[in-house]
Amino acid sequence: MDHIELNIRDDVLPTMTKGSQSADTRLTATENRTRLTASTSRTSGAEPASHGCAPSHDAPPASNTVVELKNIHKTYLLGVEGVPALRGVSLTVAKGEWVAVYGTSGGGKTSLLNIIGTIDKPTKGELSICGTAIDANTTDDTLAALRLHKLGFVFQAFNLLSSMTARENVELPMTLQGLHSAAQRRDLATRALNRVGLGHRLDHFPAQLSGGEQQRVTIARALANQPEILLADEPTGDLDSANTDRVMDLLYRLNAEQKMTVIMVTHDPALKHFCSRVVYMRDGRVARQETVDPAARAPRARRTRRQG
Ligand SMILES: Nc1ncnc2c1ncn2[C@@H]1O[C@H](COP(=O)(O)OP(=O)(O)OP(=O)(O)O)[C@@H](O)[C@H]1O
Repeated sequence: MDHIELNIRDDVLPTMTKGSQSADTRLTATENRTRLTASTSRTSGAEPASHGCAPSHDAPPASNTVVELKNIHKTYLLGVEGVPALRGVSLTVAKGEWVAVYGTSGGGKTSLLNIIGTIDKPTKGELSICGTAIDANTTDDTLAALRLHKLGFVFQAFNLLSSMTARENVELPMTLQGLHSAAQRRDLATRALNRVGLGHRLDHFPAQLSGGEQQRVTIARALANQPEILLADEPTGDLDSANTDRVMDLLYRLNAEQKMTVIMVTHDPALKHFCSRVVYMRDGRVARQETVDPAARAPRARRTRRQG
């Protein structure tokens, strides 16, 4: 392992919150670091098996399934008290799907996303991401390899460091993990920012960017390592409708043209037509699911939304 020590103090890492930013959802600096580096963690461990994701050499014919959850339970411990967040969730996601997860507050949406992202472990149940079965014996190296090669993360709070330019922010997780040479990191970050339409904003600081542009920087950061699955928790939660459209258009193109699998938690009912499937959660369970009519999907959905 050739980690680069940056001596970035935890207290200068952005405090990541979700949704209402209430105290009980505020993440610790350590959790922030895990999330910030989640998609780029360096590992010496074996790469996860290909399974519905990009084929590796000699791989057997890949199944189309990239996420498989069977009877997943998650109970948080608050002191001696158990707080059940997931109570038996089974869900299968195929490569190239865009799944929107809706549901009641406290229904378990973020808990589900964190388990799919291997940020958190289930209390009970079976989980497989890109063909890698995850259980209590799964090593940190294997989880890190999954996050490095297969998963990208976008959260509601932009989590950009204000003292760094857009390009430096995109480079940061790779830098923290000692990935690539400095020149390669710069090149990957530049490409990712070009991909999200921010090639002309490379040297801007977050305060010099609009909210939508800042969110696109976080998407570029998630894309820098070309993940198979993009996990997004309220990616448009802090955006006005014009910027929401831009971010959704970008995700739509990534999904439709590059077949990137997207799993997105949202409260905005207008976004469901960008997606291919909608999952509704209630009380820690999947209450129902529906497939979105392909003919009704964006960009038509976007026009309808604007007119309405
Ligand atoms: N770290 C934690 N410790 C204890 N309880 C937690 C923790 N995280 C979540 N919970 C509880 O688990 C349940 C599910 O929370 P989760 O954040 O997954 O719901 P959600 O559907 O994302 O909610 P929202 O829409 O309000 O963001 C809630 O009752 C919540 O209070």
